[in-house]
Amino acid sequence: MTPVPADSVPLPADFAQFVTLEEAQAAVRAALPGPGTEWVAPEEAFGRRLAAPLQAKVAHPSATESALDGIAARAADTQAASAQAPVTLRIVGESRAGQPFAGEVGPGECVRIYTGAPLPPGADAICPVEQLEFRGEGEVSLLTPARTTDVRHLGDDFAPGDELLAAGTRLTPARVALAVAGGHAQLPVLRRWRVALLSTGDELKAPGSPLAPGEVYDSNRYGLRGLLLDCGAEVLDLGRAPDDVAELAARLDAVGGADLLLTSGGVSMGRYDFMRDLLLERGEVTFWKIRLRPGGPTLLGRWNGLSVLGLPGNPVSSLVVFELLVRPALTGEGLRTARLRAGAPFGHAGQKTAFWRGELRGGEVVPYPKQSSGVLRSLSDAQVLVRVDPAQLVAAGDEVEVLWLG
Ligand SMILES: Nc1nc2c(c(=O)[nH]1)N[C@H]1C(S)=C(S)[C@@H](COP(=O)(O)OP(=O)(O)OC[C@H]3O[C@@H](n4cnc5c(N)ncnc54)[C@H](O)[C@@H]3O)O[C@H]1N2
Ligand code: MOO
Repeated sequence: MTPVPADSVPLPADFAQFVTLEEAQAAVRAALPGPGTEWVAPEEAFGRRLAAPLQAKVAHPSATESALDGIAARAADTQAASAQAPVTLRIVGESRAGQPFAGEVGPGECVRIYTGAPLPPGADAICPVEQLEFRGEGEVSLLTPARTTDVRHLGDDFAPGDELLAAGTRLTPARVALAVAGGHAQLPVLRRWRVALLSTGDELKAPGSPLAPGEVYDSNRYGLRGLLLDCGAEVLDLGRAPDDVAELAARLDAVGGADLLLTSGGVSMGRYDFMRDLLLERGEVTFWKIRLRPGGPTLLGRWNGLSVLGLPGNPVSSLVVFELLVRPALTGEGLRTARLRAGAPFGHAGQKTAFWRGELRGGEVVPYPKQSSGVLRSLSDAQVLVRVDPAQLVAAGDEVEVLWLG
């Protein structure tokens, strides 16, 4: 039988307590190993981060071409064209995307042309088909002048050697398309982080199973899993562990090949907060407790060389701490913040930096009515977290910094 531990554990001397949010962010970033590079095909690249800058290998467009379906002509020939006095040109050929016109466009001449087709030598302007009247074989009347602005020039978008994307850029769909347009068939991306996930607590139950009073569904693991996937990480799901020191130690021992272990629960001040005990007594602790609300009891440490971030069990706390510490470390990006006007006062949390759940009302942000860390609906309903620093006073009408929730 596991002995019941004392309420307070003896604290080793060499770790930080009550660190600031910024210190905690830096420590979590430092707890990850160096990133590695791998090459992926464009179809595998969505959501990944570039490991190196990407230069264009080709020009886009690859030729000077038409932006419209119509005719290509010499602008000077068509200046006088109008609906009342159309200008008639002789059609000497056709230019299609992939099948350019071989000859040259002379005075009084034009070629039929389609969007993306190369502009033939001699021509410098386009008149769209809506402004044309075809006169039997070989002749066309223009109801407006042909425009040079409907020509897309060689390399307008980018030229060979231009930097298209910086190292570290997250590959959105538009950026994957840009990389392909720039001539890349393989992209250097950062290796995916492999993050293990473990929920702790005797009271945790699988989704949908019968629930006795005091029991709770293991919702944190599903929220955290989604956040990890959203950050492009690979999830090693370790399920649930009971409140039992020996069992917990065995589960930690068995984690293989992860860059980071995220746990939820068991890090606060209770007798059965065994994640805290294990790391304090038998592992290493970098910090325990952040001057932060929610998420104060968060613990960062190591277990046999494995970095472990112990998130608090309270449902809001675990997900908020992820947003503040884990997302920036995994993505290498700063917090997604903005400034908004407060539509009502926000309190501070003493010496702690508070992140209150906020709802948008007519362009202003107001506090969600229930701010307890157990009210998971606050996080689901809110659009932003409102940062209030220690002793900061926020009155209605003041600007506040907010963090967008995904
Ligand atoms: N005397 C003190 N008590 C507490 C303090 C404190 O400073 N002094 N800090 C409070 C704060 S703040 C938080 S946050 C919690 C964190 O506690 P633990 O990390 O030890 O979490 P548990 O006690 O295991 O659980 C707390 C709460 O969350 C529920 N829970 C746990 N895991 C899950 C899960 N996977 N899915 C859904 N819900 C979960 C659990 O049932 C509890 O209700 O400590 C305060 N106490
Ligand atoms: O920090 Mo606890 O996370 O406030 O409930």
